Amino acid sequence: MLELAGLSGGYRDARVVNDLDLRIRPGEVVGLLGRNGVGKTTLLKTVFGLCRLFSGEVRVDGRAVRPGRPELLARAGFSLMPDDRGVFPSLTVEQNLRLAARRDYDPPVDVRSVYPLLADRADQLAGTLSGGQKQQLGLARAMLAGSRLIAVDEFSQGLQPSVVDESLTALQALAASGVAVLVVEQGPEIPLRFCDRILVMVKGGIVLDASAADLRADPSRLTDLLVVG
Ligand SMILES: Nc1ncnc2c1ncn2[C@@H]1O[C@H](COP(=O)(O)OP(=O)(O)OP(=O)(O)O)[C@@H](O)[C@H]1O
Repeated sequence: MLELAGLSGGYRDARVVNDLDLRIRPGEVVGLLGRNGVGKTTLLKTVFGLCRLFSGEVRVDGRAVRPGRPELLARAGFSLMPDDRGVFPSLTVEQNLRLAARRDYDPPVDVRSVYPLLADRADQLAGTLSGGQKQQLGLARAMLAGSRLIAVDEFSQGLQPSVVDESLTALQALAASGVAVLVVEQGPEIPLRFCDRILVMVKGGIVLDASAADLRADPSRLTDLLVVG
């Protein structure tokens, strides 16, 4: 469904992502890991048309998406939750949720049960929420949007462990309904527990692409690539 072919991307004259190939299929839950600064955020932004594409292609259902047009991927049902969480700060929590919800979509999760805080703070302006609360609102918005793929940068940042677990269970329910999920994390714990497949980036390329089940049996293959050395 999403395919990256020879993708190189970055900023002005700085090529950060180098000749990267990747396929993500419907219903897959993929974890993208890597140390600080290896290019995880830049990869997401390049895919979503928010960084400079030097070469290569982003393909949806086999067709290349025209570069520099972020709205085309959004229209195709691909949601990026950036590290600022992409909420509308001057709207209330409830308005943010209503705006995100696709009318003809019946989500497999009830986001107001997953995130009770959002019901409690329905009338609060989203801009006044804490980072972790914005993260919950952003995730809820992505879950309501009827997306085919949800990509979340810095997934667990700012979330309490209990909220991480609730979010993961909800994202797994979405995946079971065919939504692809891509979560970016610094550490291996969450992807090992929750993902089907794990990718590790080093210096702008993917150096490991393996099933989480295999890596659970031999986590050193993963942890060695993440140790700061
Ligand atoms: N706006 C920018 N202009 C130029 N270079 C940038 C810009 N943003 C990031 N970079 C550089 O791109 C490289 C990759 O950064 P990126 O944020 O993609 O890494 P990351 O793996 O997501 O790390 P982190 O987890 O710390 O966000 C870094 O060397 C960074 O300095």
